Amino acid sequence: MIRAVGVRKRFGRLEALKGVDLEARAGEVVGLVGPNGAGKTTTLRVLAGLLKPDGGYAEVLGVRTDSPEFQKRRRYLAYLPEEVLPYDNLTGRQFIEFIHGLYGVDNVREAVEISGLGPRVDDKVKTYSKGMRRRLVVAALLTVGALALLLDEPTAGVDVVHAVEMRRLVKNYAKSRGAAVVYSSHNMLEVESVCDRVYFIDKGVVIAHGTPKQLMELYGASDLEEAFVRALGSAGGGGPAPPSP
Ligand SMILES: Nc1ncnc2c1ncn2[C@@H]1O[C@H](COP(=O)(O)OP(=O)(O)OP(=O)(O)O)[C@@H](O)[C@H]1O
Repeated sequence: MIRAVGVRKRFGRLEALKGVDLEARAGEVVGLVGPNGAGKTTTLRVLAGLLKPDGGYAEVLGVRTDSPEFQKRRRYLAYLPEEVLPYDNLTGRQFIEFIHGLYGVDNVREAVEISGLGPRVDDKVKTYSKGMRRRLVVAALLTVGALALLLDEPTAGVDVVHAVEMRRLVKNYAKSRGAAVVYSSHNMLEVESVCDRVYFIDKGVVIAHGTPKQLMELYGASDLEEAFVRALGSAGGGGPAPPSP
């Protein structure tokens, strides 16, 4: 449902992606994990059709992002960028209405509910904390009927209680709607709990992928964080081949 095939992307002399292969199937949440500058956001932007790859291609809901049909599928694609600044002078509710208007849906009540903002949803966005803004945007995007979701650090700045709830919502959403989700995060506990499969990426290369359990076994680690650190170490020194998903 979401695929990157041999995706290469260059920014001037920097090769940010060196042939990334990745797949998220229907109903699956796939984690994208890597150090700063590894290429996670670049991968997500290519998958969202916002960046044109220099090599390889991206496919969303059965069509390539460089094909004319992709524009029609956009309606079913939701992309949460790393930094979203919801229009400051709108209220939270007006922001949801705006996003839903773009998608031609009206699920404002549901979005308000899952945002957990309570009465603050009628305050202006400029009065929100970073985490509240994040919750607002994620709630707006989880209620537009998307079948492919690209979430770049959705819980960044969100408190523990709301982050737990947000993970549950994303996981349930993928399962109940059969939506494919690519989820980037620096929080390994989060990735372990929300993702069916995980891709470790470093310096523009996928260095390993598999279920959290497979990755832990492969690297003889007791948790995903340890597996990730070991994967980075062995990638530098020609590490083991990634397991099959
Ligand atoms: N528009 C751009 N122009 C030039 N270089 C860029 C651009 N966007 C990204 N890069 C570079 O490409 C590389 C990958 O960046 P990217 O933002 O994809 O990393 P990331 O894995 O999302 O990092 P982080 O965890 O810090 O968000 C980095 O070296 C970055 O500096």
